[in-house]
Amino acid sequence: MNQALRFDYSHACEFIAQHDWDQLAAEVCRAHTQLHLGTGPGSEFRGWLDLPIQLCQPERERIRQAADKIRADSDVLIVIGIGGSYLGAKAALEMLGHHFNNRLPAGRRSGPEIYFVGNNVSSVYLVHLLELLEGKNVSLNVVSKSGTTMEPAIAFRLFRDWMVKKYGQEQARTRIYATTDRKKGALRQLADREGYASFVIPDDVGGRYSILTPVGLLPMAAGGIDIDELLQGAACARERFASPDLDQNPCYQYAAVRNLFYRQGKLIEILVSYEPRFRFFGEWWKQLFAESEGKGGKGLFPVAAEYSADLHSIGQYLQDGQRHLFETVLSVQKSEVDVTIADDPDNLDGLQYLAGKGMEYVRARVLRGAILAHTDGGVPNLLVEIPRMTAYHFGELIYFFEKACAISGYLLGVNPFDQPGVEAYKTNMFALLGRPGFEKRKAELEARIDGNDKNLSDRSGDS
Ligand SMILES: O=P(O)(O)OC[C@H]1O[C@](O)(CO)[C@@H](O)[C@@H]1O
Repeated sequence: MNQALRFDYSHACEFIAQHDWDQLAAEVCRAHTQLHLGTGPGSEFRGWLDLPIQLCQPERERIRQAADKIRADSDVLIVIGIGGSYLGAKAALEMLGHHFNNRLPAGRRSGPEIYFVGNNVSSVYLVHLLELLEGKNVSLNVVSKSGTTMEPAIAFRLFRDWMVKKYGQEQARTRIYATTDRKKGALRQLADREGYASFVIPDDVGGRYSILTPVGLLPMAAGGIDIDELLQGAACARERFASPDLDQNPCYQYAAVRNLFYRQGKLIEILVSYEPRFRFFGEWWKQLFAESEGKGGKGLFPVAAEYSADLHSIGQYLQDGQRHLFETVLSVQKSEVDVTIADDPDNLDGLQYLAGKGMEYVRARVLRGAILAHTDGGVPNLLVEIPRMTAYHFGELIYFFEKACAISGYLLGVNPFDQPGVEAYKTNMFALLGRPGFEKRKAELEARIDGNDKNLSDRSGDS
């Protein structure tokens, strides 16, 4: 029997009045109904709710077979995608992998090196990756639900070309895997035309909720992660977090408490962890909450921090700066290894009192010390703890945050499944890049840019 994820808001109780909690319990119940009966906004994108139990055996088998082929014939897997089309897989591979090589911990199978591309607009990044591919066997997994997102599409042009030059048209096709919409979009068309092995992102699952589809599962399986175990963790979380009763449902408690803090004027949530392996989990979490809640002039601003490093940089502000934030600590109860602190009778650093103790002892004390100090400083602290860093608990975490995010969005009064704001910069970008059909917008923007340049030079007295 697996121990389970734990949500602890005991350090935040002093910030929570009973009548606010009671009111939230009723609101949570309504949000639960909206989500489960599909009466809330965005209801056509609730497919992620059942993903842990819906991925059928034949589809799992296809993913496993593709992953096995990649592992057998490739030194490198390149995953092309941006936002929800890469962050989940990257988070899993980092959290469950080794810091400094591509092996999974404790003697488990090694896999190909996995690199993510198409998530920035840097030439240097692309060139450095191409340099690294010299002499290596490569497979490509291109992931895009729309098939038209610019960054991954540009990267795919480049790497597809590279593959064809290296392997020839026919062989390259057998090394390219497309994960995209079932019917629509440029990538679906291309995959069908070229005969790439392809995987489907269901219509009712949006990008940031897609980690438990082939979007996340294929790269994870290629990296040697046990996707059955991961889905099992998510499936258990699905059952465990199904109750509409706030007092019975830790996932809803998290959603409720963060909304309560928001109503109290706490506008920033910082997800902190003491494990560098959580770094990309933080990135995944940021997208989930920012795209889901930041709209209509509302929403908590999600940021992620890595302790203890960040205690030595933003720690001062956290303790003593503007009181408009709270922390959610993401922790692992038991690390798979521990390091003993060395004995040094000279004791010049004054740390001899720690000699013989484990690094894990230090981590646990730093964590508790920071929670208490920040709480005393007026920054409420929440704790989300998993027993161990395993695929099972990764799956649990994913489901916990996804469901909390949906409920939280409904509590806030927004549609947690759209992202209209992301389109504004895209429109400008397409116009400035000269995309046909955007000529009028381009002229407007260029006039504004010229005007701004002129204002600046007038201010600085340039002639
Ligand atoms: O999978 P796609 O369609 O390329 O989209 C990638 C990402 O871009 C966004 O649409 C925002 O630009 C995200 O919501 C999404 O995760």
